[in-house]
Amino acid sequence: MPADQTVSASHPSARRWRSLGIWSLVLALLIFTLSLVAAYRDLVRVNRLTSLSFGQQSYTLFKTSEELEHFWSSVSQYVQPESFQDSSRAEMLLSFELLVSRMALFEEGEANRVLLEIPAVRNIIQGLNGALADIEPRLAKLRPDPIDPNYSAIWNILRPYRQALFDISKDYLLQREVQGDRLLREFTATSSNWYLATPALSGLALLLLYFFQFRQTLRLAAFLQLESRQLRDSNRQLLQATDTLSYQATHDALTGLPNRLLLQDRLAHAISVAQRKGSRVAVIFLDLDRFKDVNDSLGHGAGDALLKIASTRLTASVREVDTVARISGDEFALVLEEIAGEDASVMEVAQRIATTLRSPCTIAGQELMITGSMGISLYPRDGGSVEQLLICADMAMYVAKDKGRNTVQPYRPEMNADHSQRLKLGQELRHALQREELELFYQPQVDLEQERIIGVEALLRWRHPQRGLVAPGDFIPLAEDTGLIVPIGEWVLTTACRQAMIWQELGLPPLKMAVNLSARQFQQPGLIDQVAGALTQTGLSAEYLDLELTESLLMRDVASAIEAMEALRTLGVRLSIDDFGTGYSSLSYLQRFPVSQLKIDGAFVRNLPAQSGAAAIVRAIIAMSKSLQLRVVAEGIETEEQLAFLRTHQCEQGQGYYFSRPLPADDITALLQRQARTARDDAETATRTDGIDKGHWDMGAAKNWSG
Ligand SMILES: Nc1nc2c(ncn2[C@@H]2O[C@H](COP(=O)(O)O[C@H]3[C@@H](O)[C@H](n4cnc5c(=O)[nH]c(N)nc54)O[C@@H]3COP(=O)(O)O)[C@@H](O)[C@H]2O)c(=O)[nH]1
Repeated sequence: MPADQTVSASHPSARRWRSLGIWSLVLALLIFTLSLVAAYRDLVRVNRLTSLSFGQQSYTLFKTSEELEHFWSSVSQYVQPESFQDSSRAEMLLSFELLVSRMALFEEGEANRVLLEIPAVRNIIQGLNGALADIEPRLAKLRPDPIDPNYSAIWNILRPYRQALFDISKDYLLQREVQGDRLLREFTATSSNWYLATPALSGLALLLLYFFQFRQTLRLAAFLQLESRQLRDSNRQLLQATDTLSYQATHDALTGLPNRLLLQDRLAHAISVAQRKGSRVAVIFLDLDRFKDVNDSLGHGAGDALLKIASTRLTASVREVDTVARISGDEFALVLEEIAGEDASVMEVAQRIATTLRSPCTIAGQELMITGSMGISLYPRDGGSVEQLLICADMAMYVAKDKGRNTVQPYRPEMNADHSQRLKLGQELRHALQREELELFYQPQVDLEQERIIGVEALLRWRHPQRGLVAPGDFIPLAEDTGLIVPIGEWVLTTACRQAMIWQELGLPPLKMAVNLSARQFQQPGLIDQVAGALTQTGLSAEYLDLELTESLLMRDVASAIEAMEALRTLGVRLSIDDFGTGYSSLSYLQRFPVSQLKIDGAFVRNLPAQSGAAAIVRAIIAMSKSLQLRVVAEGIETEEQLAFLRTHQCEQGQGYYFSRPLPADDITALLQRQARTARDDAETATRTDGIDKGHWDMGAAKNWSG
């Protein structure tokens, strides 16, 4: 039955059937009541018939009339001298007594009381009673003599009653017979109909009632069946919804892998099995290398595709019993059960994972290589609980990330100390600014052709009261994570600009001041105001400020990066792409970035000139810069050979330990003053000799100075 036909109390057809049922019940009750009334009426009539059929009243009347006659005949006999005997008087008196007794029966007998309800009978009986009372004294005095006046008196008293009693008993009998016949006829005529009609009608009404009831029961059964089917359906849907919800609550929507919740559950189970069997469980935390760069440069669709490929490859690298879960953006965790040995066997799995991940894949038209940093913890060696094992694997993964890409790092107990040290360092860094523990070092940037310092790069140091000089690599990531990089970056900007002004005020030739901007700094909304504020506050002209942005930072969100760079350019500052060659930027991106300088990553320079790959990349970057009319700076120059290679290929500027390590401001002041002096001396010598200005700067002095 379709849902819209379901029987409900308010449904019109249900109401119709219910009212029919009620009416048939009312009809049945009516018939029953009528039957009762008819039965009662018949009972009364049967009673009356019975009373008639017994004929007791007729008998009484006849008997009274007979006894009256008998009394009169005994009186007549008594007064006849020829028939007189002694017994005649006694018989007369006895018949009188019998008559009196009979009369008393009218008053006492239940059945005869009906007779007294007939007025004619009542008059005769009452009259006869009075007559008998009159007769009694005369009877006592009556002599056996026909002329005795008592005899005639008795005769006169009795005479009217004798005839009347006889007549009325005859009439009564007759009347009773007629009435009895009539009643009997009526009774047989009507009662037979009623007795037939009553059960027939009641039966019909009951049949109707039963029919309505049966129909209603059928409909109710159908309704209940439908309801139960709907209930079963709802139940099934509810179960499905519960399953879906519990699946969603325990799985990652993108990859379909278990999420952190399910991972914890599986790990808890694996630990309890390992506890029983005395086996080992390994947890591997894996963070995809440079996932954010892919996501930002190729779009979120590409990022999602990469995550899906990574999850498929991870699942393929382990056994069915093992668990691969995605626990956050680009972080995966694996639970490997029943590990045979310790580190070696897990490392084997980790290497297999790394190899499987590494095979190239094409996403958004780009060939990419997926790598990850892995941290490993082992049950029971590194911890006995889910939380402990996850924390240990996480810590180890961070160490792996710090070591560089595509590395595997098993957990070591010392990492705990490193972790708490990191926490402590974070707290101390909060106070470093107020306590003036931060300091800027400056590394010269040299014009390779003229061998002159034309600029410096400001490099941050933390003069820690206990640890001594802390390198930025040890606290900048922490400052990034905690957000402290924003106030620190602001301080760096202002301090660097002020220092540049100090050197100008000392009469030194104006220098280009390069300041590094981290990702978080670059993305903060107040950056333009911050830079403008630093320039205004220190009075440095914007043309001397060079902001260095890493290639990977720019590639995260190209459109927003271009927008922010355009805004910075309106201030008049210059922009450089730092660590160039390590990111994914293509020529088309480069053309769109409003930069004036590329800095070749030190990793390529380090391998010059021996490594042909590095040499080719450096040559290509220099050529590309020239064609895009960008200045090119080589970082990390440490040797004469590297310098020679770069000069040969017309790299304009360089920076590195070969020239000078990063130095405190005062040391740079001395260096700059020496350079200025040398320049002056050279100029004077040139004027004195043939007037040629070689513009030479004594690099050897600088190298010696910086040690
Ligand atoms: N957001 C900010 N980042 C900053 C700031 N100050 C520094 N940094 C970044 O920290 C990273 C490490 O810096 P540092 O330890 O100072 O290392 C710099 C140089 O000392 C080093 N370098 C220079 N020449 C050589 C060399 O010949 N060999 C060699 N092995 N290392 C050398 O390179 C670092 C400078 O690199 P780069 O910035 O790419 O020019 C570093 O990434 C800094 O950017 C800051 O204030 N804010």
